[in-house]
Amino acid sequence: MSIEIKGVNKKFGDFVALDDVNVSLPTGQLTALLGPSGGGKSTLLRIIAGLDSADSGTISIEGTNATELPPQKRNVGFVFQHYAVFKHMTVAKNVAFGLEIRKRPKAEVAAKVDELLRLVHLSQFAHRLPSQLSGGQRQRMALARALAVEPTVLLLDEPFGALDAKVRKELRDWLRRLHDEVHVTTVFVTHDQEEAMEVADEIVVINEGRVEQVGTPDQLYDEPANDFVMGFLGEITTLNGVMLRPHDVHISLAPQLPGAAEGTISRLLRVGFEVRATVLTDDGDEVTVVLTRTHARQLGLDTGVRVWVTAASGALTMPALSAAAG
Ligand SMILES: Nc1ncnc2c1ncn2[C@@H]1O[C@H](COP(=O)(O)OP(=O)(O)OP(=O)(O)O)[C@@H](O)[C@H]1O
Repeated sequence: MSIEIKGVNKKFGDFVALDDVNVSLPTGQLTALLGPSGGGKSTLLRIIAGLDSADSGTISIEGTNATELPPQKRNVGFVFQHYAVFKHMTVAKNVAFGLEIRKRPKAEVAAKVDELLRLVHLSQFAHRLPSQLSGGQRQRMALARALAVEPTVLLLDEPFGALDAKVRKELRDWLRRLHDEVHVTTVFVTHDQEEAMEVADEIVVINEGRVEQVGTPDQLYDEPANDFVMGFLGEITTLNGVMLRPHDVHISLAPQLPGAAEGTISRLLRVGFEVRATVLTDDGDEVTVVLTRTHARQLGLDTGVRVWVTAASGALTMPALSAAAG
């Protein structure tokens, strides 16, 4: 295991930011810390980095107990949302910085900087200043700079958070490819479930200072440990006292399946190849149903049409005990 987090607790005054966190992250893996704002993700990342200390518990990195080590002795690289760059230095100089303060030979530094700039697709911008780069290019420079010193662990706190949706998506694909090339153990914080699902090998879901579940994107989506995870990792709707995913609702024009609830379509929305129908059942449930356009057309769905809805066979369901999150 590359990073072992054992029994970590952290309070700010009376406020419990982390509550007995235990997680093991394998070497070479890309892990997302995912959860709602204020859940404790950044606090955990800062504790792994050594920028903050836990009240109790231990952190070990590649078998070394790092709990008491200062950040510079942990061999971790960081990138934050608003990355501090040296504004007066070129892109190449920014990337070289960590190597130069370690007094590596000039030729070695030059070769390493070339290699890294190629990796992050910034070779042609080597001699520009950071202010002459786009936001996405600056974050790629930040990653190159963090990778320069060959960290054991790379820690990214919402690295693409400040960028617009399109650039975010490009960088996300790019981060995945970069990781497939360099395989450095990487932990990144995000509150965006789609980002975590697309990029991460494994996701740690953190809410109110606690780890709710650890698993691959598929495991979390298909076998959520509880209603919080189910609601946070995908859309849910409630029908006959159970939570389920809108694409798992079976809809028909006659009572085909036992226990189906009768209702009326109150709204129909076409989004690309999907149709989203809102069904108001006679019992007063408002149920969201997602189906393909073709299927909706075959059934002749429209507002005002009477329908029967129930969980499709094989649907993932969970008792709707508490208010759903997400
Ligand atoms: N230095 C601090 N002093 C007091 N409270 C803090 C401090 N740092 C964090 N907190 C509180 O701890 C909780 C967890 O914060 P943290 O930044 O870890 O959450 P997060 O999951 O990363 O959320 P976000 O996505 O909004 O950054 C928050 O309620 C925050 O207000």
